[in-house]
Formats: sequence, C-alpha cells, structure tokens
Amino acid sequence: MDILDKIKAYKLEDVAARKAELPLSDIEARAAQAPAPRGFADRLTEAAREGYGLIAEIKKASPSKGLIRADFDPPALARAYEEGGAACLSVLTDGPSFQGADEYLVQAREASSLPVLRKDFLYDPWQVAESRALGADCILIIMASVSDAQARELEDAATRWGMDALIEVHDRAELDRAAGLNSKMIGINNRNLQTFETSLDVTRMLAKHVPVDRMIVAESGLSTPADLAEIARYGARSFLIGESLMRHEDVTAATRAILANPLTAPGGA
Ligand SMILES: O=C(O)c1ccccc1NCC(=O)[C@H](O)[C@H](O)COP(=O)(O)O
Repeated sequence: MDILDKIKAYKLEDVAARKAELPLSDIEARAAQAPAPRGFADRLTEAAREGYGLIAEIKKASPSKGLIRADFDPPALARAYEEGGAACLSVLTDGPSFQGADEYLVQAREASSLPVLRKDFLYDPWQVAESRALGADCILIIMASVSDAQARELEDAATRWGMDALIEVHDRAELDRAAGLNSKMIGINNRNLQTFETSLDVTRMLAKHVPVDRMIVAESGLSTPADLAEIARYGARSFLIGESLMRHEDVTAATRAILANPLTAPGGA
C-alpha cells in the first residue's frame, strides 16, 4: 500500500464520519452562504500573461519531508505571499499527513485577497461542497487517486459551485484521462506520489502532450528562478511551489526572488 492508498483509506473513513454528522443538504446550505468565489484560473492566467503565475503553498509538513516549517502562521504567510507577488494560494487542509487544518484555509483567505486552492484529497461531491463552505475557490483532482467517473463528478460539482478545478497528473495515461475533462488547468506533478522521487523531467516529458487549449501548472520540486526558467521553456508559465518557499524565514523576499526575471517567451499562459 503506497502513501496515496493510505491517504485515500483514512480520507474515505473521515468523509463518511463527517457526512454522518452533517448531511449533504446541510453542508450545501453552508456552501451557499460562503463568500463568492474568487476566479482562480482567471487570476493565474492573467499573472502568467505578464510574467509567471505562482500558486504559493501554505504547507507545514509533508509525508516525504516531515516537518517543514515550525513557525507556522497561515494568515501571516498568506499576507507574505501576496506581498511577494503570488497570484494564488494553495492551503493544505489534510491533518494526518500534512499537519494541515480546514481552519488554515479560512484564515489564509481572510488575510489576503488571493484566490485559494484547497489542497486535499477529494473523492466525494460532499467534500466539494465542504471546500466551498470553507471559502475555497478551487479544488484539486488527483487523477492517480480517482476513476474517470469520480473525476467528472468532482469537476461537475466544482463547476456548480462556481469553483475551478486543478487536474493533477504524473504520467501520460493520467494526462490523456485529464484531457477528457473540461477544466482548463492541468497540474503536472513532478513528484511521484508512490516513491516521492521528484524530477523536473516529468514536466519536460509531459508538457508537449498537453492540449493547447489547457494551461500547464508545474508542481513540486521547484526551488530556484533557474528551475522556473527551464520549465518555462517547455511551455509552462504557472507553478505550484510549497517547500522551498516555506523554508525561508522571509517568505515575501523568497517569493519576490523566485518570480524575478521571468523568461520572456511567446505563448502567455
Ligand atoms: O509533498 C509530499 O510529500 C506529498 C506526498 C504525498 C502526496 C502529496 C504530496 N504533496 C502535495 C503536493 O502536491 C505538493 O505540496 C505541491 O506540489 C508543492 O510541492 P513542493 O514545492 O515540492 O513542496
């Protein structure tokens, strides 16, 4: 059983328990009261047109690295990322593997004007409504962890709630399945979630197969302006970065530094 299977097993139990406490109609009522969605894909596209589109991640710990940032203050981090030039935020809400919390998303969104991705493992439309109730503007769909039917169901639910979906892939088969969905954003995860091996070669190999009407978001293992410039050569102008920014004491300065001198290339987003 790899980490993704383990996460899926406890997540399904957790969702069943949450649903028992709060039926779909109740969580939908909460979602309907949430602040209006901030256009996540639109904001990212706009930033990528002018330079790079950065989704900056609020990440305390991970299965591959353990504790990443002890001094962890989600509202302060959200403000620091915004000041540094991030286009969007990603907030890990999973507790057992990432030391995340739903509350971190609420706090980060309230502290900034940026659209927010709920970075979690979703299997059920109930969780999509829950994400909206928390204020999320975008959800993540990990193709390695869901069937085509589940992916479609999650994407449809996100659309109904006015949210965007980032569709994450790691290999060609997942990319081909993702292309059958409607979402504009395709996240190419450089990290193999079975082995944790991380290589920018994954984006290099897959980017050329992404349909031209989709936006590539390169994810994981990015830590220098040179990494971004290299990936930009493969056609990706948007990036999801967590650990390398979280390890800097001055997150604003680190965000500014990684976004400096974007590779000027035709093609925009
Ligand atoms: O980060 C992990 O170890 C991990 C393990 C299992 C499933 C997901 C995992 N990470 C989630 C992410 O996708 C990353 O947090 C995100 O792409 C940012 O990556 P990085 O910049 O390398 O922190």
